[in-house]
Amino acid sequence: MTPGARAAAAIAALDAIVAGAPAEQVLTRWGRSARYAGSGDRAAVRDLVYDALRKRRSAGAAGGGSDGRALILGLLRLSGDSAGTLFTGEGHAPSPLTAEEAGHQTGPLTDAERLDCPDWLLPLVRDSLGIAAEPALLALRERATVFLRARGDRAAAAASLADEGIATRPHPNVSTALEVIANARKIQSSESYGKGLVELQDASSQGAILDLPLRPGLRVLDYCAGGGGKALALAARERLEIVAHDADPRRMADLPDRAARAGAEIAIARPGELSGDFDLVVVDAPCSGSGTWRRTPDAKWRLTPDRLDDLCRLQRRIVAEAAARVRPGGRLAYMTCSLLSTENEDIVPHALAGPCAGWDALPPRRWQPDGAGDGFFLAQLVRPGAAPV
Ligand SMILES: C[S@@+](CC[C@H](N)C(=O)[O-])C[C@H]1O[C@@H](n2cnc3c(N)ncnc32)[C@H](O)[C@@H]1O
Repeated sequence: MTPGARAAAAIAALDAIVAGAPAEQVLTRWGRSARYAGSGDRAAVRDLVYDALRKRRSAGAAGGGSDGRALILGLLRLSGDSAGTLFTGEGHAPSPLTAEEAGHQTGPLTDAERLDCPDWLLPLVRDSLGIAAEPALLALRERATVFLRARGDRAAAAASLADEGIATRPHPNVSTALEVIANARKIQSSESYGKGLVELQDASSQGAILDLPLRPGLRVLDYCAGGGGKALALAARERLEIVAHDADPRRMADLPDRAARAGAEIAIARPGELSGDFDLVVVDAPCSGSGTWRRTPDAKWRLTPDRLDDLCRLQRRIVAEAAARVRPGGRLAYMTCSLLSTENEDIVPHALAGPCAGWDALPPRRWQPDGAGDGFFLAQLVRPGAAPV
């Protein structure tokens, strides 16, 4: 595909996404129908679509509209590229710019436009992060770094990846993490990945798991296990008795295969199948995902105040359910990939006033979205009792 044809494909995809279709679904459907597109074309179209979604407001302002064409035009202008070379109308390229498009001048932007944030959300991000709000929102406008979690010897995993042409460097603060600096797209088909030497996992999530107090033999419940990212990271750290649970068991469908690849033993408990109590209960709660919006930028525009309220209610309910599974002396680790206090710090006093009355709260930890990883949050609540974890 020519660069112009790639831009036209991105415009069509963005039109469908702006009309309400999920980005992944649109791109998958396009990929299936565009048999002429090679892997480089698919990657280029995906990058254009995701770049435009991350900067949907500022690109729209620069392009003079909100449809796919305006977004791609605005994106080119934001990156200082000339639209004339792509909007040629030749072959499958988008039609040449109209006089109105060519003459469009971007007016002054509001803060929310400049930071590519929905208007209603900006005050919440500011209240949550203070002076760190603006750098966080600016970071969410850019592509995310790819991180791997090395199982076992990180240097050996890096050497094995390097043999396959995948260049990495060690994360400076997270001892298990490798930052991928070249050929990230080859990871999932690599032998190193197939053999379970590495897993795709953001560095901040890895950092949160490293913060947990683990020792051999602890009984650990991953209450919101989903695909099992946290359960697998726990298993890689220590010999534990791990039970993975999720309200939607279909989400755990890949976990047995992933565990086998990692040589980990993880028991699966479907809803209603949990029994006994646990030394450590991990709640990786369903959340806005606002700390990871670089990877799922359409989610930023889909979140609504009502949806956020629903999530906060669900988080509080899950904390109550999970707290009931913590043994005396045990610990509840509540985590989200959200930036918002309503989903993070505010959950703690609510828990202490209800299901975790009399428990101790450790100082919570926050990870900002930046070059070192996604936005993440961890709070730990310790239940009084003998033999603390
Ligand atoms: C953030 S995702 C978990 C991601 C996963 N821990 C990982 O690292 O790959 C949140 C999960 O919570 C699950 N969930 C939602 N409501 C729940 C509930 N009431 N009880 C347990 N799990 C729930 C969702 O199905 C979803 O898989």
